[in-house]
Amino acid sequence: MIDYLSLALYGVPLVYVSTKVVSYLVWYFTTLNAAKRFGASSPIPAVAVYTPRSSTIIWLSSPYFAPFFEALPFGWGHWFKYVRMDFDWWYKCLHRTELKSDVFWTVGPGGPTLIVSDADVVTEIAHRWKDFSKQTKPYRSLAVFGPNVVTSEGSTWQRHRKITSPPFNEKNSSLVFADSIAHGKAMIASFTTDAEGNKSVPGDEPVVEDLLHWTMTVTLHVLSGAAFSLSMPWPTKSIATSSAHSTEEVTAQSTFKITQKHTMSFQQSLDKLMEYLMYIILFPSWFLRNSPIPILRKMQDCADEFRTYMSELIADHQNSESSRGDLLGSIVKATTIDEKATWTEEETIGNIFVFILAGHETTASTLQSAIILLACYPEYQQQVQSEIDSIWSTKKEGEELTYDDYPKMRFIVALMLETLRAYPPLNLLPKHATDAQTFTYRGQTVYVPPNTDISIAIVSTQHNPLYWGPDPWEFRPSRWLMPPGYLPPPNTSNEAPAQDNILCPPKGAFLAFSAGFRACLGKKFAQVEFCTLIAVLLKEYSVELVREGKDEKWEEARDKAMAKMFDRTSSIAVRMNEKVRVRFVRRGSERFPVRA
Ligand code: HEM
Repeated sequence: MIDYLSLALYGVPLVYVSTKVVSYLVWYFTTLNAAKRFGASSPIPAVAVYTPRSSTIIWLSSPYFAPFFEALPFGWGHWFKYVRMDFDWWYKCLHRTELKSDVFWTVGPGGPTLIVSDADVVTEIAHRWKDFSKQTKPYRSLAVFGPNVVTSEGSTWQRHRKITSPPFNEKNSSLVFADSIAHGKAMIASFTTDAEGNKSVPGDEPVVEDLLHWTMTVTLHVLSGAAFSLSMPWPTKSIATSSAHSTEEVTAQSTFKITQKHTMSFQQSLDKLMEYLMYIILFPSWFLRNSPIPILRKMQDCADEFRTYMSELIADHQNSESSRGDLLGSIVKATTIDEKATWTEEETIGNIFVFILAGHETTASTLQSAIILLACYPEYQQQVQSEIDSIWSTKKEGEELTYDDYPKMRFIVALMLETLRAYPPLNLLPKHATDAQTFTYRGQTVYVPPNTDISIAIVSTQHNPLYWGPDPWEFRPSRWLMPPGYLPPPNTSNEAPAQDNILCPPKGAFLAFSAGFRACLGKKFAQVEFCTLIAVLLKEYSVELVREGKDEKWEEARDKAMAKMFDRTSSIAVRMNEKVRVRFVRRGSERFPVRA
């Protein structure tokens, strides 16, 4: 007799699971075969891959799986190298030697993906933004506080961009400059004093254990000033040796006091928001708020606090007559004039949040990389300091740097551009073609089928010998310094408009700030901030590597530091996996070998 209960209990789920497995396998093999057939018919090379396209989980976990695939015999796992999210960084652009092409397909289940590191193709794709739109899926979670310019596409993006670009103006840049001076001074003071606040003996300054933590702190402070006119104070005691600072101490000095409505200061909410960001982005707010785990509830508290502070700041800016030129003030003003009826407070908060997010870790990791590179290349550090000395030599007693000094920072800008070229904080720009398209690659027309994912590979493009010469993996700031009277050739893009005679690379060859219509809004902001901070940090101090043990030679310390510079993984931005310890020592007491 048929046991209907067992049939229902086991049979129905079994049929359901079997149907799902079969339909997945059908989808897997039909799309894989179709993609392979397409790849074989295309004029550019194609590599077959066997993991589903657009799988975020595989993409994120690919660096951890890579050693397993690499260990497989007979090169069976070789294809996985092309799936690894940082493939061009990790395998030093292996497609260039293996496929002999700067544009190629990976063809696998789900369809083909186009990988691009040719400047002309990049330019074509970046400028045809309606045909090759930004993939917004990877960014969707960044709309956690509201829709914004990073997460939107099409006409919504145009509307956001119209409101959010004007605030990045010269008035805001001079504000960034002034805030960077103030925070740079506070930072170097705290790096060079002992725990009691006494000046350290030259050459015996404290070790900075967690450089990224402090570059993240300084960039967050500058952002708070330039975005909201909020001053975030530094702790007065030495901070170098720890990666935590007393929030009580800084809260007491903050310009934004805790009111009855709040359980934490603005600085605490912002600091914690950045610390817990991954979880706040990944998990829905209802889940975090109602979780039995206290730390998850605390994460949601930080997000709620941030939102409440932002509403208060918006109201404050709406009621204020004068403007200091901060980003929030400009957005509030623009939306009152232009978009009163349709623009929401949520959109203002969403955009301010995304400015903090986009401008925080990118700038901080660039600063971190540059400081380590200067410690590894003392000859470049000397050039930076000569430039700083020559800017100061024109000053009278008691005079301070002003925004007019920014265009004089030529070598420092070259240092930033070379750091961004060699170690870009983001390694790809995801695009998508919804409809069928074509593009031109070296005179050939290449067909792009509908629903194609495109990866503009920043590392490969910025290490392409066609544009960067025979030594693209070499860190060499001087490649950006052009002789007086330099005239940029046609079809180049100007990367540093404020400085004279800086290399203008071929259009589409330098992508650290992206290119085309969706290029970075905060490029000038980041350049002014970086240059000013470097000028302040290295005026009276030099940065040097900390050797492990008395017997370690400087060259050994340098080789280890450079190996760590290469060892990076992508999260929101590309991060170094290991820390490099440095020390800021008074000029003249350095222990690195090359001093002419
Ligand atoms: C060294 C520092 C920086 C780097 C390397 C950088 C890089 C980039 C890149 C590559 C993109 C394009 C992302 C994509 O399309 O997928 C981008 C977009 C953006 N960046 Fe930056 N960025 C930096 C600093 C900043 C700062 C300081 C701000 C603001 C304060 C900022 C605001 C933005 C915004 C709003 C966008 C979106 C533009 C749009 O989609 O229309 N960035 N940035």
